[in-house]
Amino acid sequence: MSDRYMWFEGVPFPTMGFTPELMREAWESFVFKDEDVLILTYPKSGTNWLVEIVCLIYSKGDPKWIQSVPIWDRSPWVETEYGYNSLKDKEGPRLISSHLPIQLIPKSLFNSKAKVIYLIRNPRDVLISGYFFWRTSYFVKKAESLKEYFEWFIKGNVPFGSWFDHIHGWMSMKGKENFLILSYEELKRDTRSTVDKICQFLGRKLEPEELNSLLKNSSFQVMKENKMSNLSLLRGQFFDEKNGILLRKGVTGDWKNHITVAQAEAFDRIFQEKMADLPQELFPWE
Ligand SMILES: Nc1ncnc2c1ncn2[C@@H]1O[C@H](COP(=O)(O)O)[C@@H](OP(=O)(O)O)[C@H]1O
Ligand SMILES: CCc1ccc(OS(=O)(=O)O)cc1
Repeated sequence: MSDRYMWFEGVPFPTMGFTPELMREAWESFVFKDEDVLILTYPKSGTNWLVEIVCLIYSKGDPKWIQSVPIWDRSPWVETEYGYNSLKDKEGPRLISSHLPIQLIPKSLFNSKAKVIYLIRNPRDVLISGYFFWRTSYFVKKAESLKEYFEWFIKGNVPFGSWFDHIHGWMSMKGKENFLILSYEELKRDTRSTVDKICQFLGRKLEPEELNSLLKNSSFQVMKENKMSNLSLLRGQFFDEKNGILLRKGVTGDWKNHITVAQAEAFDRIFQEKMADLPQELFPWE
């Protein structure tokens, strides 16, 4: 159980798996290669779903890889001690994950042609997903109530900092050839077309039966039962024995079941204020 964060450059991080020394080394020295693919998200935006999909694109829909190798080894987190060490000497094209805000991503990214997929999600759903997820972990400060977590989220006093700043930072990459922006909402609404879009971006082609297998094996229910993808292998070490739920509901709009009318109105006001300068079509939720 943790009652604090690990702060680095003014941003709060989990207390396990992250150290300032390692984060500084990754920031200064990690070398992105042109053939790398980076999956970037603010936490709880559907990261693991996207990783599963990209893995299945690389394996042409064959589930052997996703059923035999833990998700954090298939696409390691560059900012964690474990992920950085497994990535830095890895040969060939790499899948890499990160939740880092733009100002902390290894600087070499900006001199490489690595392909970046940035996945966004309705922050109200991100908030609810995070509230239920982090409270089962041993490495994040626990909120006593949703009301308290709501206040922390608005202020950016949650793992990886402010959602609003994360989006603003990364949106400065919008329009670059190697930067694809997707939303959890479009992935949910039309998974097949969104996977096609990802394939095109990555220059990969799937036969219809390979795509069908990808869709089946990355579905909520199949992922929930795949112990290589559902984080259940981390129970006891990083998460509560009984809980540790990554695949909780997997829907859009669950925030409506948890957030009060007053909180929703306050959130709308803050959203308008902070996000007014960005094109509203970036936010495909009601
Ligand atoms: N195959 C899938 N289909 C739909 N949603 C998925 C999914 N796999 C994970 N998710 C959802 O993505 C969220 C976790 O995001 P991340 O991987 O960034 O931590 C969870 O949201 P909920 O908590 O709203 O259910 C989880 O259920
Ligand atoms: C420190 C380990 C850890 C494991 C899983 C996490 O969640 S997520 O994959 O980013 O959603 C975060 C930290």
